[in-house]
Amino acid sequence: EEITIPADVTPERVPTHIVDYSEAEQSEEQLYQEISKANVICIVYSVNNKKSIEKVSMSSLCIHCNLVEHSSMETILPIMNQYQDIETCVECSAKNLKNISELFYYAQKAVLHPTGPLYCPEEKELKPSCIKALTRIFKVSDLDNDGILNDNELNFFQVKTCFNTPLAPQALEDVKNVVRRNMADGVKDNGLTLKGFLFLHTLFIQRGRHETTWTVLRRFGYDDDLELTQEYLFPLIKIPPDCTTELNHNAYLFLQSIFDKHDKDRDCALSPEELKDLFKVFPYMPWGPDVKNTVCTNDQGWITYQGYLSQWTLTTYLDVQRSLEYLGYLGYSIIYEHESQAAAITVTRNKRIDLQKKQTQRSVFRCNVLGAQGSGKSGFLQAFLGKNLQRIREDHKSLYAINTTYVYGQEKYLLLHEVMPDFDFLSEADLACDVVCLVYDVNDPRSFEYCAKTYKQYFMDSKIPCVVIAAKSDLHEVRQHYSLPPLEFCRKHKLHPPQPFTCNTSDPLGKELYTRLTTMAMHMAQADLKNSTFWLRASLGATVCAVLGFAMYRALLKQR
Ligand SMILES: Nc1nc2c(ncn2[C@@H]2O[C@H](COP(=O)(O)OP(=O)(O)OP(=O)(O)O)[C@@H](O)[C@H]2O)c(=O)[nH]1
Ligand SMILES: [Ca+2]
Ligand SMILES: [Ca+2]
Ligand SMILES: [Mg+2]
Ligand SMILES: [Mg+2]
Repeated sequence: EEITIPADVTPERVPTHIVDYSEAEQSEEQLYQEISKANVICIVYSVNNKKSIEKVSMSSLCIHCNLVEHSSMETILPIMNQYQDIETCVECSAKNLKNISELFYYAQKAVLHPTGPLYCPEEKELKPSCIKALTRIFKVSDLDNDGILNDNELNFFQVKTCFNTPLAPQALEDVKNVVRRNMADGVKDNGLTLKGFLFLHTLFIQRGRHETTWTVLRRFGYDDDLELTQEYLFPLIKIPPDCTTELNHNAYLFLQSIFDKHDKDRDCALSPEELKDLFKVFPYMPWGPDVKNTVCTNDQGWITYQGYLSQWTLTTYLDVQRSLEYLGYLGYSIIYEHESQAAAITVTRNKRIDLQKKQTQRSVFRCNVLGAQGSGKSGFLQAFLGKNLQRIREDHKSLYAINTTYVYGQEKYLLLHEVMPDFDFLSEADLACDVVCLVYDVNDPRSFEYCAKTYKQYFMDSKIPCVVIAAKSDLHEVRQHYSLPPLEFCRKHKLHPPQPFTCNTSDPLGKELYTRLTTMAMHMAQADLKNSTFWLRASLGATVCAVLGFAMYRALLKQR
């Protein structure tokens, strides 16, 4: 007969089905079946019947058993030691109701808050995976990254992450005093060190308050095996076709705070040590050496604040799942009290609607860069990051470059993607973008043909705006082996004249060309471009905004 304890009378609010087994009436087969369905097993013996105690140790079930009810400690302790899975022993009596509700409380706890994954009773210490998880939690909660949880951070942790109410000032002191009494370096500058934090959790567990530690771990996304759950790392997010993914304002604020807390020397760049520290809450290093050729760096090759945000923007655009995962490691949803990291993402509206309405709310635009081998594509990408011609190690090369530009006074991201020059195998993904650059080498007579052919095969009939780039303009211009010279070709197809470009210079590289590309990407429709006054309007618009912006800035200054 099955008995159910309803949820509202159990401390953990979980309904509990109790299935009784009788050896006299039921087969072993039935027993095994029930065991396979059970979360926890209570093995009952009688304290005044030695034979029934022996049966406990003989029973092959002991392997599966989580809970034993007992009395004669001396007899049962060796059994407990032998079988790790035995969670606890409770002496009880049905006759005088001693410990009966406690028995079921412990049984529930053994399932909901198991000791096994957290703590090693033999060593009397936390298990390595538990230390790892709590260390990540400590780092996420240490908002200023000074290695100490001060009162603010402790309360922040307490309120936002787990228990909803702040600790009373006295309680905070009590917690710290307990740690102080037990270890020398658990409290520093009146705050909890990582060592103190770990000690506190060891104490919770030793005092049978595993649920405290479990509450924290679960809130930070851990499952029973102390792995971050798939639901936590990869919350569902729907991305309809022809839509792109961007980080919203809150997400940028969050990432900014993460940057600030790790830029210890405040030079607005992440040194290798600072970067390593930032990614300590990750199970692996997410950024490879190619990143420093994908975004802006300082002279030392360290990723700047701008570059850091650009890389996040790129990941979110190209692989939003990965961005969600990374934000999960950083604890975004916990710190901002969002249901999940999905709250950090803006899914833009379908590009076709943008085209119809002739306006867009997007802030990231993609420009694919195509051209024959060696025509100067990589140089064109690197120049966008302000990097003059240089040799890059093969394994540090990147096919992407992303940076900001200002269009009509608004900051936009332009993502350049170098497409491998494999004419016959341009995939849908190679072609999907907001603006196209066709690069040829003015010094290589065979390079323009690739541009002309690519244009005619893939872009002539598409609405995507195209720009021809005459790269390596520092070199001697030679006649192209193609039926039409580049300028004629552009005229015929109503494209703008080839844009001369070089990165082989020691002068600082300008951003005008990239700003124009972004402007074209925003306007999207090729039709606009065919209007000869387009460039004029675009560049005038930018100037007017810049002038207005400056005037407003001055007005603001005067007000102060
Ligand atoms: N003089 C001069 N040389 C350049 C310029 N840009 C690139 N180069 C050189 O031209 C060669 C090819 O340049 P890349 O930028 O790697 O060309 P790419 O189109 O990316 O080449 P692949 O990726 O191999 O198809 C390299 O040796 C560069 O050093 C430039 O503006 N001026
Ligand atoms: Ca701190
Ligand atoms: Ca720094
Ligand atoms: Mg019975
Ligand atoms: Mg290249």
